[in-house]
Amino acid sequence: MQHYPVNLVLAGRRTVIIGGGAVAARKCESLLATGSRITVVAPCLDPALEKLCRENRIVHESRPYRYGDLDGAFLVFAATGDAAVNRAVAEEAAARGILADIVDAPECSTFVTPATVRRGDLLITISTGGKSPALSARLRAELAERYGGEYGTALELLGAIREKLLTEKGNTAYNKELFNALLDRDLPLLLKSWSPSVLDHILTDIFGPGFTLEELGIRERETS
Ligand SMILES: C[C@@]1(CC(=O)O)c2cc3[nH]c(cc4nc(cc5[nH]c(cc(n2)[C@H]1CCC(=O)O)[C@@](C)(CC(=O)O)[C@@H]5CCC(=O)O)C(CC(=O)O)=C4CCC(=O)O)c(CCC(=O)O)c3CC(=O)O
Ligand SMILES: NC(=O)C1=CN([C@@H]2O[C@H](COP(=O)(O)OP(=O)(O)OC[C@H]3O[C@@H](n4cnc5c(N)ncnc54)[C@H](O)[C@@H]3O)[C@@H](O)[C@H]2O)C=CC1
Repeated sequence: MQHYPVNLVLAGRRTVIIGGGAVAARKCESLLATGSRITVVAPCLDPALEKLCRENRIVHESRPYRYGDLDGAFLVFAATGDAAVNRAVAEEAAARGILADIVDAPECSTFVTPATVRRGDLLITISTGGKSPALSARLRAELAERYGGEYGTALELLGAIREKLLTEKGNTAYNKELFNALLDRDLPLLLKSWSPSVLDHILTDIFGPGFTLEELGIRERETS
């Protein structure tokens, strides 16, 4: 069975994680950046989740799961070590029409979590259709080596140029040629070596005056 990839907008929406072990902690870590309101229901918490709880970044219900815990949830993870509890969570999620990742039972899930590499707003995801999470993790490590922080800066820069062009000119067919001209110069590599005068020369050459790094609000710290 093939999965359909989507990128969910979770800001302000409620995610409920049933279970508070190492797997729950891993899911929680990548959820935090989305601005989702996270509740963890578990009698016991992994140290990483304890810390998040102390920092008030997640809400913890310190007890076993009970029917009704998914009330108001947009997304659910069943991550206890108890298969029967995870199945019960799957049933409640199905009854309420909530997307659910049942971490020990992909066949009962309505989504699965990919491995991810994030560089600012750049998001690279890897999935194996549940066949081999170990392969997903391996590919994630390889891609993380290949695509460093300079890709996040490149995206910041491209986004800033695009916003300025669309606001000021609005001719998208022409813009495509300009963006490709910049990408042909290996923009991420140029940003990695960070020579503002070289970059400004290339940018103004392609896009005209008003497109220097400073005018676009791009600073070096974003490369790391
Ligand atoms: C279906 C899915 C559901 C879901 O969790 O969403 C699922 C299910 C299961 N995982 C199991 C085992 C492992 N999972 C990992 C690691 C990760 N698992 C992740 C996702 C997924 N795991 C979804 C499919 C993703 C895909 O399609 O590839 C990653 C990518 C993302 C994340 O979790 O954030 C994250 C890597 C993060 C990173 O490093 O980048 C490791 C490796 C490790 O721990 O180092 C192992 C041991 C090695 C192995 O088994 O491969 C087991 C057996 C449990 C048991 O034996 O008891 C099940 C249950 C089953 O398969 O039935
Ligand atoms: N999808 C994935 O990526 C992976 C999935 N797994 C599976 O995930 C499950 C959890 O793994 P770990 O986090 O390592 O386990 P763990 O044993 O570290 O944590 C289990 C957590 O569930 C809580 N819990 C137990 N009964 C509960 C209940 N009735 N209600 C609420 N919480 C309850 C415990 O307090 C604990 O916090 C296992 O079933 C394992 O087979 C394991 C590795 C990877």
